Amino acid sequence: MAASVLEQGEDAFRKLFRFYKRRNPPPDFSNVLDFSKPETHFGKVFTTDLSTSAVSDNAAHKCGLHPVRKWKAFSLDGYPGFIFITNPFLPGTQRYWVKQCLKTYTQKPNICNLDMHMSQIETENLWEKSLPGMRLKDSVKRAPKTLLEKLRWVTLGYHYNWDTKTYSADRYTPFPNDLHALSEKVAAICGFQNFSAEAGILNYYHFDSSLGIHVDESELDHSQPLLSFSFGHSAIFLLGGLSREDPVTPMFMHSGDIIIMSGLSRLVYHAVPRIVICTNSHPVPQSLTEEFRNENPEDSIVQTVSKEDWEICEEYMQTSRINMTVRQVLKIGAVFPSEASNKRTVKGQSDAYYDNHEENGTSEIKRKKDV
Ligand SMILES: O=C(O)CCC(=O)C(=O)O
Ligand SMILES: [Fe+2]
Repeated sequence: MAASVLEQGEDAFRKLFRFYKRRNPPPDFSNVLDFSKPETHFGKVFTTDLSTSAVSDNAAHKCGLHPVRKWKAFSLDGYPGFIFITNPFLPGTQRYWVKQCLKTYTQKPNICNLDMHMSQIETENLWEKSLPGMRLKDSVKRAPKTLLEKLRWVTLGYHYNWDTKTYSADRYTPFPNDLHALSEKVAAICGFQNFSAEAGILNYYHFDSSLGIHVDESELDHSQPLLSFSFGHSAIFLLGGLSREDPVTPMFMHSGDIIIMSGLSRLVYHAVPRIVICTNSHPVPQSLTEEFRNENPEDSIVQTVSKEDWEICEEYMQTSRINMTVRQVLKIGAVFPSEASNKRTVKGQSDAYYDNHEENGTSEIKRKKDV
C-alpha cells in the first residue's frame, strides 16, 4: 500500500517535471507563481518580516544590497521556513556575482564537472582559455564550445563528493570571503545570526538544462538554512514536500532572486525542469544591463566589473542562468564523524549526482536518477 501511494506521488512530481520541461508544444505557465506579482497569488503568498536591524545599511551596501527595509520577502502557504526574496541587489551589482562565478570561482583549487574527465592542467584558468572562443561567438555562431560553455557545476569550500554524497575534512579549500559575507548577511536578515557558509554548489544552466528532483540532505547541520541565489535567465523552480507524494508548487526564479530553505522546508524535494528565455528587448535580463558605480571601492566587497570582463560575461549570459547554493555543513564547533559513521543512507531520488552528457548535440546538466 505504502509503496503504491509513493509511486503515484513520485509520478505526480515526475509528471509535473516533464510537463514544464516539454518543448513541443511549450507548457502553459499560468500556474507558475511569480513573486514579482504577489498580488495575483492571494491566499498563497504572504509578505514576511525580516530582521531589519540585523544588517546596517552600510554593511548591506558593501555587499551590493539595498537597505533591508526596502527588501520584499515572502512566505508560502504550506511551506514553513521557506522564504522568497525578490531581487534585493543594488543596480549593477549582480554583474559582480556573475563575473565571480565565471572568472574567479572557476579557478583552482575549486572543483568543476570538467575535472571529472580532464586533467588539472587542461581545466585550470578556464576563463583565460575560453576568451578567444567567447570573443568569436558574436561573429561565428557555430564556433566550437569553449570550456566555459561546457561548465556545469563548481564546488566551493567543502567540496561535495558526488559519488559518496558526503562532505569531508580532506576535501576542503577556503570558502570565498565575498560569498561568505553575502551569505552571512542574507542569513542574518532571515533570522539566522550564526550561519557560516562552508560549502557552495554553483550550477550553470543553458536553455536546454534541467536539474532533477532531489533533497539536499548531505549537510550535517539541518538547523541551518540553505541559501540559493539566481542570476541570468529565469528558471521554473518546483518546490515539493518532505516526501515525494506531497503537492508541488511551481514558481519562477528571476535574476537576483534569493530562496531560503529552512526549518520544515530545509529538506523538501525540489527541482529545476526548465530555463525560461526572457522575452524583453534585451539579450540578457534587464537587471544585468545596469552598471554599478562603486563610490567607495576600498570599503566595498562588491566591485565594478571591467568593460572587458563584462563583454565576455554578457555573451555567456545571453543563453544562461547561474545559481549559487550556499550551505553550512557542520554545527558550529563540530567536526566530521569518523569515516564509518559518515556513510549515509540516502533517500531514494535524493542523491545529488550530476551527469554531464550530450543530448541532440547540446550539452545538458542533469542529476543522475533524474526523471
Ligand atoms: O538552480 C537552482 O535553482 C537549484 C539548485 C539546487 O537545488 C542545488 O544546487 O541543490
Ligand atoms: Fe537543491
